[in-house]
Amino acid sequence: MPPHASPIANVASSPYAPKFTDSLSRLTNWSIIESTLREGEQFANAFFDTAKKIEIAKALDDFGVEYIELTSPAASEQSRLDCIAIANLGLKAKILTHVRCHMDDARIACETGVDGLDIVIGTSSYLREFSHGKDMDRIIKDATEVINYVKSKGLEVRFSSEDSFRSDLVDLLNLYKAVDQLGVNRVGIADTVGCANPRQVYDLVKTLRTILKPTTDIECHFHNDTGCATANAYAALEAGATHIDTSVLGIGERNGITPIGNLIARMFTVDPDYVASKYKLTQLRDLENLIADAVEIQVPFNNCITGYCAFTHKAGIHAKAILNNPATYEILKPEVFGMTRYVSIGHRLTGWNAVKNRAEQLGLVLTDDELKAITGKIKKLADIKNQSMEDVDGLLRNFHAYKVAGDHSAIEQLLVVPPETAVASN
Ligand SMILES: CC(=O)SCCNC(=O)CCNC(=O)[C@H](O)C(C)(C)COP(=O)(O)OP(=O)(O)OC[C@H]1O[C@@H](n2cnc3c(N)ncnc32)[C@H](O)[C@@H]1OP(=O)(O)O
Ligand SMILES: O=C(O)CCC(=O)C(=O)O
Ligand SMILES: [Mg+2]
Repeated sequence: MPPHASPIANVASSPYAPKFTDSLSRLTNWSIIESTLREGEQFANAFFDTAKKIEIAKALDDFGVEYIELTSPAASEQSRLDCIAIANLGLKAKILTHVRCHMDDARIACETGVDGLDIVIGTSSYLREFSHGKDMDRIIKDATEVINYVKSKGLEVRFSSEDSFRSDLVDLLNLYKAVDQLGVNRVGIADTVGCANPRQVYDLVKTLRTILKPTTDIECHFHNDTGCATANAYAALEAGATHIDTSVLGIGERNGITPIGNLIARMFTVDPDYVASKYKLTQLRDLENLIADAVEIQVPFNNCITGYCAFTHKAGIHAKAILNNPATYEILKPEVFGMTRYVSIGHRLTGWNAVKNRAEQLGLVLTDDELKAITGKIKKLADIKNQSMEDVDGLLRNFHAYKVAGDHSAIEQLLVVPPETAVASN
């Protein structure tokens, strides 16, 4: 529980957030490609042994993700064996592995038992010049060979351009048209360096949608270098994308990609029933803790949904309204995610309504004027330092006891601010 915070009992249950507009109803046809075991393995701290990978894969599957993407089996012998092990777990989620657009990698990957391959190659001039050195004609030639091979093995195939947002649009569209003709299941666009903004994402996905067969899905992968990974995922879905790459807590290369929890939070506001029907939302916190422990990081204090303060309310104006109806200052319902709401009271931004609620929780009958006087005392004390809930409770209990005893001078004393406090607050 956050310090200076207390659970609120008996707060009226808030309704789900409303669907904002019917025009967004198309946002109920999307899937997660969960890449903690691929992109996430590229996070600086990550090392997952086989047992941990299996534990993570099972947890993701149980949570309900539609796809689990694994590191290329070409990366190392153990990566290959792990791919085979996870592909053979019999999970509900489809298992994919992520490989270069290269026949050597495709051959190894097709023998692992995965359901499909995510093939990628860089298309920006940066990557064409400084990474693989291939021009667009050569990329199309290699892509054709690899895609045909994977399809001949009866596997699902996705083809993606790395660094799509710094690639030439005409080049990109030619490439996507070519791979679409080959019958890929999905094409992918990737904001590999996190440079894209939501409007650019919307425009590119919309454009792509016009040149692809209606049956070809669009997957998107967004890095978070400039803080847009979740907003970009949302814009992509609005524009007609069907699959979003995520990782738990967003772990990945540099500062990572769209966190699964952020995507869930964002999409829950659009259609809570749809999101709740797909994913076991109360397991999100355990999933994040599993990954945080595995890579030795903390869940960020301001994480969507599970952050330390995600459902803590502090300012008096907020506290009063929250007590009347949590929907006033909450777009997400904590209980849906197995989380708890808190109202923080012992600080100088507090208000008498919050104090009154705390007194009621403690079963103390006090008049409004009495509660306002106690609130004044809390504020004076909290001008020096925040008060713990025990401090607040002590004040309320003592006041109440003196009142019951009819000891008015003790009440007066109680409300007096000690001289050293008064001096210090000047
Ligand atoms: C943006 C992304 O996150 S993409 C996914 C990144 N994932 C990975 O890199 C998986 C882990 N990688 C690895 O284990 C290794 O890099 C391997 C096994 C893939 C390749 O290792 P190496 O053969 O030692 O090559 P190295 O890593 O030094 O360089 C990459 C090679 O792939 C080539 N290459 C890079 N991207 C691609 C691509 N998308 N398709 C085909 N070839 C590519 C490069 O030209 C270079 O080839 P070279 O050996 O002729 O120089
Ligand atoms: O395969 C993809 O679409 C994305 C690859 C990747 O991790 C990236 O470009 O950042
Ligand atoms: Mg990436």
